[in-house]
Amino acid sequence: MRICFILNPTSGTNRTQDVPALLSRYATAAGADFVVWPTEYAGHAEQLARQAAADGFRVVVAVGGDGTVNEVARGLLGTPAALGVVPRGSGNGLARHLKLPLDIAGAVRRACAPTFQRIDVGYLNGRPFFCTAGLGFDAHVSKMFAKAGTRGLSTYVKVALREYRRFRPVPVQVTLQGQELFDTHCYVLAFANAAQYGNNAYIAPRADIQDGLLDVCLIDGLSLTRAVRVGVGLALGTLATSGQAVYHTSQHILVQSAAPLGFHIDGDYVEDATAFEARLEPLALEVAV
Ligand SMILES: Nc1ncnc2c1ncn2[C@@H]1O[C@H](COP(=O)(O)OP(=O)(O)OP(=O)(O)O)[C@@H](O)[C@H]1O
Repeated sequence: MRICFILNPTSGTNRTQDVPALLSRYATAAGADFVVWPTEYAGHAEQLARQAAADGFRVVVAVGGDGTVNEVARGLLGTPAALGVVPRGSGNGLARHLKLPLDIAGAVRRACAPTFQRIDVGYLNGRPFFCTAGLGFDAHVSKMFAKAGTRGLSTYVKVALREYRRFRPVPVQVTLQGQELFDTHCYVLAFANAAQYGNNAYIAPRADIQDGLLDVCLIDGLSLTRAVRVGVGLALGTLATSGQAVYHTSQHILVQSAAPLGFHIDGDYVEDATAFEARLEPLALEVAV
């Protein structure tokens, strides 16, 4: 079995590690037939992944955070190669959901001797996501986080607290499965394929990545008390039973908003829009876990 590691050299906070050397050491020890391809620019991982699949690599491993995982997975859609993950980001939502080892040695060993499964793939406004996507405050924070200059959890928390004082909910009309229509306000509207954003922040604790459905989580406003309760719910995995968020499951969701709202794909801000379509393709990606 041939394995291609696609490495984002800019991901992760530990810059002192020689990641290519570590990948080589652990993959050689596991007896793997492998190559390591570093990315040269944002978006490159998708191209490299497609190339690797065309070259016949059975497993193509994203070495990076959820942004790199999204790019590699996107490149593998419709190919016979399976996605592996060596998590190097700060959130690592998909790796955590799939219960992959979070350390390089363990993750490389797993990638070299995996079992294979298929997972669902979500799309928001035509863009594939594997973990979560959404509109509102979380997307707005991703946008501001990208501009922050530094990364990591502490910057994220700082940005989220600052933007909490500024962000206001927007009126939206939501249609589920072409029929159930309701008017509400969007503070956060999350579409969850996996249960968490990353960092064990469980936005949709009951989400099943193989059930053919997106879990839709709606938070229509966020007073200070409610923000604290939502924060606790995210951390403890109890948001779904806390009464602070409303949940639905659906394969197809349309949203019309009264004003432009930002949306994110796997934690990366994309753009603002007023019309949204979220849908799910069941079991559209093979993963090596
Ligand atoms: N060689 C490169 N140079 C610059 N940017 C890159 C390169 N390779 C990939 N990228 C971009 O870096 C972005 C961030 O990568 P990724 O999410 O993997 O790491 P991270 O930001 O450290 O992780 P996390 O999002 O979990 O904090 C990706 O969206 C990707 O497009």
